[in-house]
Amino acid sequence: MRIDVVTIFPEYLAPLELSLVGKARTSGLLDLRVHDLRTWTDDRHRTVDDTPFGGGAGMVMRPDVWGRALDDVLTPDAHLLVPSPAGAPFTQRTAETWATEQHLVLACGRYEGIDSRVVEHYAARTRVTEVSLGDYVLNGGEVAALVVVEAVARLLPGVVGNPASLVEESHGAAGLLEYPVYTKPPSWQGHDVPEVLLSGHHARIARWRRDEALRRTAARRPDLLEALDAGQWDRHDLEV
Ligand SMILES: COC(=O)c1ccnc(N)c1
Repeated sequence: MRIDVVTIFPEYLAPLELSLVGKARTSGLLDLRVHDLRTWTDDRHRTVDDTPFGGGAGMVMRPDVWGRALDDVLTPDAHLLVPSPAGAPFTQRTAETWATEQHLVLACGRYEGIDSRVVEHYAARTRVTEVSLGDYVLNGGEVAALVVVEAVARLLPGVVGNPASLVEESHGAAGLLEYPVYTKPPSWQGHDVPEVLLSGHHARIARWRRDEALRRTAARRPDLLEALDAGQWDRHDLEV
């Protein structure tokens, strides 16, 4: 998979040289290219923004600079992603879908955003999605790009050592939050690991883990349970 990120702060994406994503780049599983938007400026001050039509505070990113950048970076099978608080919610399902794509391009806006004609122009030529991490505002799209790249890249075959570890995560296939996890020592600061986990009885352990996932989801994210098919679990499972 190829992912391009266009930003005025390329150094913001440096963490993607580390850990699993860094290894995926080194191994060739992920072709990640980070571009400085100012490469496509046309003046000696390397200007990327201007005052907003209609007035108002702040500055807007210029369409001409973004147009030259995206014309260079986009390919016919690219999916253009624009992080924005006004975007569609980014979820695990989104990450799973995007992990099957050939080419993602992330356009990181700053200031008050990118001139709206950029999305309008490219939506007529390719797939464009404005994507939101949640209901809050950031100073730019770079942090969202880090999140999207990590959430997608880790799903690529071969990136995570043990693919089984992807199955029982929060928001995984079962649509539940993940169960609590423990390791040695069996007792720490007066807190003991649940006995069932030391029993070696795999069926009981699996049942306990499912029940804990259900309980946690009911307590913290009842909205996720609403989305589940009622046939996947019985309400008596949740009796505390
Ligand atoms: C500038 O981008 C944002 O403020 C942003 C991007 C993605 N998700 C958000 N919730 C905010």
